[in-house]
Amino acid sequence: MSVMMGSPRRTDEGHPDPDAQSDRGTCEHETSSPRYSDEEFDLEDSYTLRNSDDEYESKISSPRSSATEYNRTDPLHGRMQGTYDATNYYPYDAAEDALDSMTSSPPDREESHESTDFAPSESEGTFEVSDVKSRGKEACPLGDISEPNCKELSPKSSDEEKGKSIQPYPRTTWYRCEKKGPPPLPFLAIQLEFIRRDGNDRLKKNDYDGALARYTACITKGQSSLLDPSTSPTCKMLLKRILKLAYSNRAQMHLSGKLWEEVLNDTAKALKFDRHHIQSLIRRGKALHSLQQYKQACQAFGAALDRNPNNLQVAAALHESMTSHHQSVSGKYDLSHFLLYSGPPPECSDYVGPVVIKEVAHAGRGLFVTKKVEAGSLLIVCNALAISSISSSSTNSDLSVRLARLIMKQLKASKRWAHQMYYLTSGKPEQDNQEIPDMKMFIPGSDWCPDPSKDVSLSFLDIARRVTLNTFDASRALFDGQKLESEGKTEPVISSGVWVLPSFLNHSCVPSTGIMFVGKAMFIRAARNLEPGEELTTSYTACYKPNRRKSIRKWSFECRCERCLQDAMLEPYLDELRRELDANYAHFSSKKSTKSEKMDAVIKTIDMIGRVESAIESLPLVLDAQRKNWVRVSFMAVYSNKFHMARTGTDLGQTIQALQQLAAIEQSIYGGGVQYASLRTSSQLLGYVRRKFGKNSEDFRQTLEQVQLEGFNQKRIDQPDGCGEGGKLCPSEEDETDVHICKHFMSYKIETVELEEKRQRPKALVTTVTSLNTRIAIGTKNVMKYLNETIQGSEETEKEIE
Ligand SMILES: C[S@@+](CC[C@H](N)C(=O)[O-])C[C@H]1O[C@@H](n2cnc3c(N)ncnc32)[C@H](O)[C@@H]1O
Repeated sequence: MSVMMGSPRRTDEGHPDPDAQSDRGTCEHETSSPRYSDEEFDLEDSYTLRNSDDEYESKISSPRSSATEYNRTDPLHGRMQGTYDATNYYPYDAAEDALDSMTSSPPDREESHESTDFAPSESEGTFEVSDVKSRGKEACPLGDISEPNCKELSPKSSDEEKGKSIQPYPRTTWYRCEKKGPPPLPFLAIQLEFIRRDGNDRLKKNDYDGALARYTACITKGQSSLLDPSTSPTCKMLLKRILKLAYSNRAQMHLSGKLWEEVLNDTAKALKFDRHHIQSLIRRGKALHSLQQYKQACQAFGAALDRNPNNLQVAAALHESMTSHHQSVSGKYDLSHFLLYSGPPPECSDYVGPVVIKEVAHAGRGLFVTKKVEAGSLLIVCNALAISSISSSSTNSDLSVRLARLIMKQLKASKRWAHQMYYLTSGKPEQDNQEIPDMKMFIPGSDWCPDPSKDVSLSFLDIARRVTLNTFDASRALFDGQKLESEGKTEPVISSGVWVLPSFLNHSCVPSTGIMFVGKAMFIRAARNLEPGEELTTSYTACYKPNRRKSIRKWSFECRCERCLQDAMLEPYLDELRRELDANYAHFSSKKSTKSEKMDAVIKTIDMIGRVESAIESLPLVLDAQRKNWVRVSFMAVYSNKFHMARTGTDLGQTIQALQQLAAIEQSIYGGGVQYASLRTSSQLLGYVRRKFGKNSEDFRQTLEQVQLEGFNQKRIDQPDGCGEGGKLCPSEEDETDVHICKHFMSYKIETVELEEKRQRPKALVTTVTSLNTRIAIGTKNVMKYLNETIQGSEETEKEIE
């Protein structure tokens, strides 16, 4: 068991480990990031001068398209004189196109002479800035556009004529043109457009601070000028367009920094100027998706898709948000590819089932079920707020600090996360308010609103304290490639993460929930049938450890679960055995490599199991089967050793027996939780037999029948009315995607049944698997559906498996 931090961290089954520390925070593996990279469908090349926003707009907006068309054929001048309203003394389309035609570096003189359409007319004032090139951009202090430094620049701009101070920027020869043409672009608009584009350039070079300063300068000046009655109508029109793009560009910048709420603020403003602005809609959709507001994300992507129905990436994003929305309301996840073929973990949205947070006597607050649930029912899916990995040679406090840092950053992105973190306990009762948080806060897309009167700001220390007490071991949440990816190292790592809602689970040595990970998403299921109002618990430490009660004390509480109470009574009778096992724990739990060590392990294992079994029989209390297994669980290491011995030996019967025994013991603790592992093993077995002997072989048919038969019998026992016709199971419609297999509980043992080793004996393996199935009380509900999917895998899938 890994010991990671100075304070408790949940280990193994995702339970808090008192030796270590758990964390759920922002991290190397940041959570809630969009499922698509910005590059994937960054339709607007924000960095090009004539960006696709503009191009797109010109395509979709018919009035504008026709106006542009018209401009080409009819001299702007004539149009102006003939048809334009006197108040709009400069044609908006033409002005916009003039802005579009700007380039970031000053065009050379000849080019500027070619811009006849937009040449300023003498009557409106020319724009002579021939000297600006020599001054260079750097000389211009951005953000200070009121600097009265422009006298040498363009004395004839209309704004300046009104006595306004104008920043000497841009320094270019844009509109130097002797030909007669339309009136000049308002100088202010040129300035701000230039600043905006400079922001884009900076963003392109990853100079975020510089980009932010430019966008903000552009927005601030633009907004104030919009309100200024002296700003001309043409200028206002142009400013609106510039502001739309500046807000949208700044949103893109915040998107890169994962500041989701900032993205929402900026896109909302951009959309006020143009509610169809496609890039703002997409950026908004991404942020909403990351904030798990899937329904609203669908609306944003849908609106973007309406504008550009051919954009497959937006269509994919919309589909993804729709899937997430469905997951978050139904709790149905299709994990088949991940579980069957060990593919990368799919993104899973949060889901909150029939669960509430309530006060618990002597334990602060805890989670409870609100209705009757069957073992295996999905109760919660929660994505990590943050996960961090660190080399195992580092200290636990290093990991804590890293997590706290990541969380600190994450909290800036969402008020919801900030509130969630606020409600976690810091382990300091005098500092904790122990309020019961509103469950809506954890439900994706709920109408939860932050309470403005509540100050939920947390200092770094506050966060670090919470991290210390509320982290889970995250090693199972990551797949290998992710480990230490930030550092490019492959050495052993320790990983911790913070999952907020699951942090309200209190400890029990006979937990009522089972946890599995699908990537960063933690799935919490009922480990047994639960009645309404029953508390949901998890085990903070590996509950197979002989010294688990000592471990729990590190969390500053005494566990009073039924198993602990039984152990306390049996202590005098089992104490010696337990101490012995405690001393030899490493010996029993590690695989011995040398022959003599192996032999030693065999002798000790056989001896120890004999003593445990006779102690159980001679106890002064009569224990039922489950309670006997609770005793055995404390000695799991020796039973597990027996299984490994049997497996390395040749007698398959022994292996099966040992495996069955393990399953039974473990089931006493985790109930229905083990079903998923057996299901996975069944699937693997069938896959193996299919590949080895062929889909139409007798071996495969028999294997399948045997597995099906066991599943069928089990179903009949559990749910007499649940069988389909003709002796086959018919999973109900709603179970269709409810295909879950635990990679967790039994998996680390059962999955060690290496199919390759048993190449010649698939039927014997079937016996192993089906025996397990019969011993596992519940959980065949989806087996047949799942196996059928496995069997009917396409040719491509089969190749993939090979
Ligand atoms: C991760 S928190 C669990 C949620 C916590 N009860 C709350 O109100 O936020 C862990 C803390 O809960 C309390 N706790 C958990 N399980 C307990 C148990 N079985 N008995 C007493 N206290 C428990 C301990 O104070 C422990 O430090």
